[in-house]
Amino acid sequence: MGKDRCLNITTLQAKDIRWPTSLGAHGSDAMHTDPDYSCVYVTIATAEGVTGYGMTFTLGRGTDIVLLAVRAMKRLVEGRTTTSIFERFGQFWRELTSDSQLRWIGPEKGVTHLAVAAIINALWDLWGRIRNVPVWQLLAEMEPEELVSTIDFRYIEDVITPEEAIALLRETKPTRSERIQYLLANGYPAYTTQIGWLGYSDETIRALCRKYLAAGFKAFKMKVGQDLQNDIKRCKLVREEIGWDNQFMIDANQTWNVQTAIEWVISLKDFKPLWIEEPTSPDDVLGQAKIAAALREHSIGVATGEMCCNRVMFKQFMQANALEFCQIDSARIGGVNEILSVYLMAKKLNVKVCPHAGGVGLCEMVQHLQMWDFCSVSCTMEGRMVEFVDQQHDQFVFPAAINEQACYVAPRAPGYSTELKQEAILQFEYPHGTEWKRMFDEGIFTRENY
Ligand SMILES: C[C@H](O)[C@@H](O)[C@@H](O)[C@H](O)C(=O)O
Ligand SMILES: [Mg+2]
Repeated sequence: MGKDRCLNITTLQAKDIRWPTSLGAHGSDAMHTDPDYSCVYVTIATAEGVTGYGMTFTLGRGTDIVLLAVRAMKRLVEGRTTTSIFERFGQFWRELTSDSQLRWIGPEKGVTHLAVAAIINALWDLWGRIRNVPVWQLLAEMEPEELVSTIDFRYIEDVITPEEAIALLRETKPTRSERIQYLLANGYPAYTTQIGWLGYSDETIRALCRKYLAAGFKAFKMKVGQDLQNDIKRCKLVREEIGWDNQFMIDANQTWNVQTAIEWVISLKDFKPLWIEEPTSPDDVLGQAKIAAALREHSIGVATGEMCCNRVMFKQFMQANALEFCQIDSARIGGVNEILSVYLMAKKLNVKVCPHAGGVGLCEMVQHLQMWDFCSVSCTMEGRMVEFVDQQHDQFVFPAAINEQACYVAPRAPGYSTELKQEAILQFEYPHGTEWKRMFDEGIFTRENY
């Protein structure tokens, strides 16, 4: 490497930012019935004045706890130089996830791993800003050796070694610039979940289907899993609106037992869903393999990953044929570095990656990763798409953008698209932001009950 400026990291600041999305049932599903879309927002400042922004997605009260975890990790970042991190990024990632006292409450899962993701995402934003390129391009232009050096291969070398990863990236390199041009001209296909939150009325669902059809969307996802008769009614309604040429997916957010999942989804098979997402516990590899096997004859795939806790679990899901669609989430597992390893395993094991997005900043971040995948790893968009949800984009300085063909437009601004507008922080920082003060004063929320 050697070409980057070396900056001195002075402070890592973390904030709790929440939007009151539960008021409109936006984001609601079978398990998360009143989600307030929130994030822990991390700012990494340097003495030289360049700042990195990152986040992890949370829901309301959960944010308090992740915030504590981020603060417990500050000491591992403050006082470091950027060169000492980026030149051995895989090793730094291991240090961050291996703190010998903090790892006891993980390891590499749950709250501590969400905190790692927030910090790591801010570091990638900083790196992109130092090199003056968007993160997808930073990744796509890296030499294979440098990219692979950001990954901790512990626990996954039985599926892919660093040497294999380098070879794989070398193979795709000669044709990479053609794909970069294609991406810049066309963007990357998106699907929408905005039509189908569980708390939405039938009229709202119809109206939203029309809105997103008119916006060029060809794939639509709806929440299911609370009441079968209601699901049948809503699936019918969505198919009436979107027709049969467009794609339709359903998402149960972990609500069922294995056998119930099989029976319930078979009851919905005539609506021809492309996939059933999170039919059961996000940890149940063999249970999900059983569901996937039972649904294969109906051409319904199983999708999972938004709550998959680390690369080891992803490895097992893929090895066990327990998913057809791998849904990496940019604010979960340990941020970019670990997600890169999942993409490489998916390539090797021939699994399609269709990222989860939608929560605060998730669309902004994950577009970069999927674009890198197109340029450097799978090298195809075939059968792949990135989730898009129309929420909180206006809160970002460089929001994710969708073109007239319902494709994500490749970001041009340096960094990871993670910087929030100052105004957003002033309004929605919890509990002192101006909007929260207003909502408490008006009795819309009560502090005691939050
Ligand atoms: C609570 C959230 O909105 C989830 O329902 C959401 O992430 C969902 O699972 C999705 O796939 O978009
Ligand atoms: Mg989901």
